Amino acid sequence: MITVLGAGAFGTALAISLAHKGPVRLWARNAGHATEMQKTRRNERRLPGVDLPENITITADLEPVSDQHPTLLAVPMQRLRSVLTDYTDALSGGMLVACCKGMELSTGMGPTQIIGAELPGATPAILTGPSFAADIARGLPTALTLACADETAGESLQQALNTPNLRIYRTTDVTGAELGGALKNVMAIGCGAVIGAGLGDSARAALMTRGFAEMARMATALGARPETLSGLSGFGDLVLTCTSDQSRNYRFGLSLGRNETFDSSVTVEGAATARAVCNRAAKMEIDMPISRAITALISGELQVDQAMDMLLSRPLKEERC
Ligand SMILES: NC(=O)C1=CN([C@@H]2O[C@H](COP(=O)(O)OP(=O)(O)OC[C@H]3O[C@@H](n4cnc5c(N)ncnc54)[C@H](OP(=O)(O)O)[C@@H]3O)[C@@H](O)[C@H]2O)C=CC1
Ligand SMILES: O=C(CO)COP(=O)(O)O
Repeated sequence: MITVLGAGAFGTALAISLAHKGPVRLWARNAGHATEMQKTRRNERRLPGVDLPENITITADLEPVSDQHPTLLAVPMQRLRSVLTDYTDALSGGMLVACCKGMELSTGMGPTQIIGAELPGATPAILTGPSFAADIARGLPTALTLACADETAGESLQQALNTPNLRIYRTTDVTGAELGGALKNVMAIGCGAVIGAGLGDSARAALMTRGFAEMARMATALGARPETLSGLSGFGDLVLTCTSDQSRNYRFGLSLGRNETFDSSVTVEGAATARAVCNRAAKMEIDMPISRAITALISGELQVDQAMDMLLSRPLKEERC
């Protein structure tokens, strides 16, 4: 049976879609939350208004996962390592598919690197790409990328995770898929700030395009294939997240641009990842001015107009990545 760890918006949506093919186990860390979902057959806390199919078993106890079926890790990026260390016995040896987007702040590592470091016996993979949980849960058509360095395991995960409304593409370029998903959230915060501050759609298009160049610059420096960045996990997710009010990263950016407060309990992966990206870029001597400006905006070191001045006053250059 497929197990989904994390009864947040994304984990619940994936469980609902996968339940069209067979039984799914959905694990919530909080026993009260699990009981509530068992009784109501809904997850009103994280994904309101959607019924949970009968073949989803909800639990707060994690039994050892199967090494034949995928286990999806749908928890926030900065919590992934602690989930792996807390449940090492249950997870070791599993086919572990990270469903989080980001870079670990303390190490600069991506999800599959963390899985490899903490659970060397597991098969790590990542599921990423343009997809809002609410869309998946409503059965709307969505396409995602499954990245796994082990080609055979990747093929089997692709088959297992493809559903009637979730079309899964496959790649072995884990670095490219991970970095696309991590970096697009940083750019989405910037785009939200641009729109929130009233700087207009043209400015947003410029930020998305030059932001994409920056994403590709970092990813290729770390060994990613350029075509992966142009695919669902990079370009596709950048477009979705930088242009939709459904995105929490974008909405967080809107609040920065408008000088409004933002609910700190909402998961905004791009905030910590922006800092991690800047740290890593500085160490590798990769020029990432847009990421630096967005990071300064998030920390309050710069206001939107100052960040824009900083970017617009840079020396003129040829257009390339
Ligand atoms: N929502 C979306 O549309 C999409 C999200 N993603 C990615 O999925 C990942 C999860 O996001 P999402 O589900 O939306 O976030 P949510 O905020 O909806 O849920 C986060 C989940 O993680 C659980 N959690 C938090 N900390 C821990 C911990 N220390 N140990 C175990 N579980 C923990 C939460 O438990 P509790 O409820 O008890 O706090 C909750 O179930 C993110 O990386 C995001 O980028 C990817 C694509 C789409
Ligand atoms: O990753 C996502 C869409 O692909 C979800 O975006 P947010 O985390 O910004 O809501």
